[in-house]
Amino acid sequence: MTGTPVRDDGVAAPWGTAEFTERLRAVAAERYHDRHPFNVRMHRGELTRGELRRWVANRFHYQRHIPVKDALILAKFDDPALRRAWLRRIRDHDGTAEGEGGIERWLRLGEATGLDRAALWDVSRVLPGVRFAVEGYVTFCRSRPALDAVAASLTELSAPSLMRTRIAAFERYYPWIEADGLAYFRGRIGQGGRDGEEALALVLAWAGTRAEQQRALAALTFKCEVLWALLDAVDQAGARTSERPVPGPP
Ligand SMILES: O=C(O)c1cc(C(=O)O)c2c(n1)C(=O)C(=O)c1cc(C(=O)O)[nH]c1-2
Repeated sequence: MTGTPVRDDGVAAPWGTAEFTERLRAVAAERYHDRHPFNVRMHRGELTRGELRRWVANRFHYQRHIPVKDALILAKFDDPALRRAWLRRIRDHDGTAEGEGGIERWLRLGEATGLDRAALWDVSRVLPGVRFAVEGYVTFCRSRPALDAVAASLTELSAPSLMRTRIAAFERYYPWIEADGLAYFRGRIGQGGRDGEEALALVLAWAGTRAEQQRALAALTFKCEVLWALLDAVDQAGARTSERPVPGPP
């Protein structure tokens, strides 16, 4: 990457598109939660059934809030074409009818691990650290300008590769989870890749100054921290004696 050219007025000039893209992709790759110890253990086949169930149950809290934060982002857009495009994300999660969509598929994943739907919808079972992380993300998207909120979604640039690793790990190490339960992850390979590239094009178009580019990088860093903090909470819950176990068969 090149140095920092400074204009006559002392303000740093914006990075060119290639360099800014490279910086965004570097944050999305280097700070992504695929490197979190809990994910590393998941991918090595080292999680117990109880740990996997805990992850599925707590991650549902994130899943159910994704369309909420996307609705908050959509409300910032002036342009009908942009709203139409973003609306697709909400449909991906909520479906267009009962029994469809990503949330439904995650509930089926829960069932495949032995968790019933009522347990997943019960917020009182969600770990406090997970609630704080998810609330942090939703509040960020509600209160920040569209550029920041869309930039925060750029973690999805790294999601398809993680989905492939996860599917392979589940098939190999956790065969007690029915293959149908993995439908959510299979669907996200295409959706995540498309959403990530779409968001990247918007961020590149909107971040016209160095300060805006830096805000986008900070938003993406924040989102990586949200995902990391969520997994910290899930990972450390097992070490706490006060943990309420996620109910389900042994
Ligand atoms: O399982 C994962 O590791 C993972 C990560 C991410 C992500 O990178 O933010 C998302 C998802 N899954 C996901 O399923 C999803 O729908 C999603 C939406 C968003 C977003 O910020 O708009 N990220 C993610």
